[in-house]
Amino acid sequence: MKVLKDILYKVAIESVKGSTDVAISKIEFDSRKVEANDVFVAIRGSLSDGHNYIGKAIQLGAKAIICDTLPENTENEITYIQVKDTNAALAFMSANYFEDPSAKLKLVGVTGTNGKTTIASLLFQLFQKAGFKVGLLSTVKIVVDQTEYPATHTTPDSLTINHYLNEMVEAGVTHCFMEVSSHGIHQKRTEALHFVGGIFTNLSHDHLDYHPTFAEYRDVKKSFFDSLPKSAFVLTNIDDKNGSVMLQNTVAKKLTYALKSYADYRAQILESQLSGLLLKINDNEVWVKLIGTFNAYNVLAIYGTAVELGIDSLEALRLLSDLESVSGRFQYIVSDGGITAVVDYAHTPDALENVLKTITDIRTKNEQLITVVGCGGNRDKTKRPIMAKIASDLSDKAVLTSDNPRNEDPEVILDEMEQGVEPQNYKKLLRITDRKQAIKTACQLAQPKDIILIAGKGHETYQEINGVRHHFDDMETIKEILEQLKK
Ligand SMILES: CC(=O)N[C@H]1[C@@H](OP(=O)(O)OP(=O)(O)OC[C@H]2O[C@@H](n3ccc(=O)[nH]c3=O)[C@H](O)[C@@H]2O)O[C@H](CO)[C@@H](O)[C@@H]1O[C@H](C)C(=O)N[C@@H](C)C(=O)N[C@H](CCC(=O)O)C(=O)O
Ligand SMILES: Nc1ncnc2c1ncn2[C@@H]1O[C@H](COP(=O)(O)OP(=O)(O)OP(=O)(O)O)[C@@H](O)[C@H]1O
Ligand SMILES: N[C@H](CCC[C@H](N)C(=O)O)C(=O)O
Ligand SMILES: [Mg+2]
Repeated sequence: MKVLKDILYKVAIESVKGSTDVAISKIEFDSRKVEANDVFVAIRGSLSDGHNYIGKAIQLGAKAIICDTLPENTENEITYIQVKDTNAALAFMSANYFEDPSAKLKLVGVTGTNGKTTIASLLFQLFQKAGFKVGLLSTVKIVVDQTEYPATHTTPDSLTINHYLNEMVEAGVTHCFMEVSSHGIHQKRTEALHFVGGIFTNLSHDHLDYHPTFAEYRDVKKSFFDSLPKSAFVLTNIDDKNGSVMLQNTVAKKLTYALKSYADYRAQILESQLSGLLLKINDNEVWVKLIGTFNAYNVLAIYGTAVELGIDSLEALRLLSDLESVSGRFQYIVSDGGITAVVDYAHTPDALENVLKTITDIRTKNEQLITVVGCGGNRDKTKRPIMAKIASDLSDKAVLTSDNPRNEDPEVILDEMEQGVEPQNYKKLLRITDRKQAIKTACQLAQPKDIILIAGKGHETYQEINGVRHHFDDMETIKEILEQLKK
């Protein structure tokens, strides 16, 4: 049990009705989970409004309500706290409830359109290899030292974040690396956290369904760096045209990384192959098992962060060369018949273009490149034609298929994708709605030495159709089909 007034520390309160000296069992922001003596926080969402469920929460035993507008009829035995912003209130209350766990370890946030999971996961790996107890909050999974939990979001809600950070502190974790998504920043999921560092990867087209303009998307990312304290560092990709924007108003220590510009942490690509990259980082050569120019950026961000957090620079280079690729990020197999199949989480135009260019650079000219790709439903529609154009421009054959249609009609998504294909590329195009069939067709078309790219779903082990998740795993599927076809 906690006392309500203690967990309200730092919450911007506008009015109070009732006593704040009440014992509280736990915090909930979903009325369906409320139990006796809880405090219910009403959040305005995109589908519904938590303020409509205040009565329900009280019925289930809530003793206190946090809202931005008081209900018309209030009850005498309930405490109502009116606040400016219930998302921010939830973030501070969650941190207070768990006794500010983020202040008890070194927390680093990674934001940007692409590369967050890669950088956060590899920093986790590197610090573990360096002998630390480490935590990870990522799209793929949540890890508390050796214990893994499934992830539902890239950046979970603030209650979940603080719950896991507290578990990390209790397990003796000293460093935690987390992805900070634009939705997360906008919904104030990270508002009350103490970061010792923030990393900016890059900014390109995504989530323009949620953010009304690209400028808003950029400014939301920037606000994360604006909120960092003087004691923290910002490590930004200065080759990205928005890299310097992230530094404009921050009081944190400003650091840069780049391949093309002058920067604190710089690298040169000496060799780029399917087995990895040979890099020259600040005058030292290092071989890493990560593929493609975009991963050279990720490696630099990881190296810079490790050094800023006190790892000796030569030791950091040694640890970099030991890193294993992240699940679903440029994961590849070569079949018995010599076909290379790459599974990659490229679900934005920029990521798809990067992966296709990487494959084009490292292949010899004779093989065909066959791409299987779809676009998610209930997500930014404007990226659909662009991704289909990129796939058909940069591949010898492109099979358009379903990603996670969620609650949309997959045929409509495919129609929208097809709009982007240039007429001269129609002959390269196939459209097969069923993802397994699409992968099978790509395998049937492939000859020995050809390369098949299956893009968009990476590590995901499900496909969401009509709101229902069915088991689906791109890597498992391609392995099974290549084996069946004996290719
Ligand atoms: C658009 C969006 O971000 N939605 C998130 C949001 O849901 P919502 O605003 O739609 O919630 P709602 O259903 O309208 O309900 C509003 C409030 O009423 C409450 N409620 C609702 C019903 C009820 O009976 N009782 C009740 O109390 C809900 O608990 C909620 O607090 O708040 C929910 C609780 O935190 C999230 O689970 C949900 O994420 C949905 C599932 C989602 O898909 N989010 C994606 C877009 C997302 O956040 N993605 C980013 C990153 C993407 C990237 O990395 O590229 C992420 O960080 O994962
Ligand atoms: N630094 C980078 N620049 C551009 N593209 C990248 C970069 N790193 C990875 N990618 C591409 O983007 C895909 C997604 O990478 P990753 O999962 O690391 O990004 P993310 O930012 O975590 O994405 P999400 O928004 O889904 O959480 C990869 O599979 C790869 O194709
Ligand atoms: N974090 C991203 C992941 C997209 C992955 C793709 N497979 C899809 O389902 O659209 C999102 O929620 O928009
Ligand atoms: Mg991610």
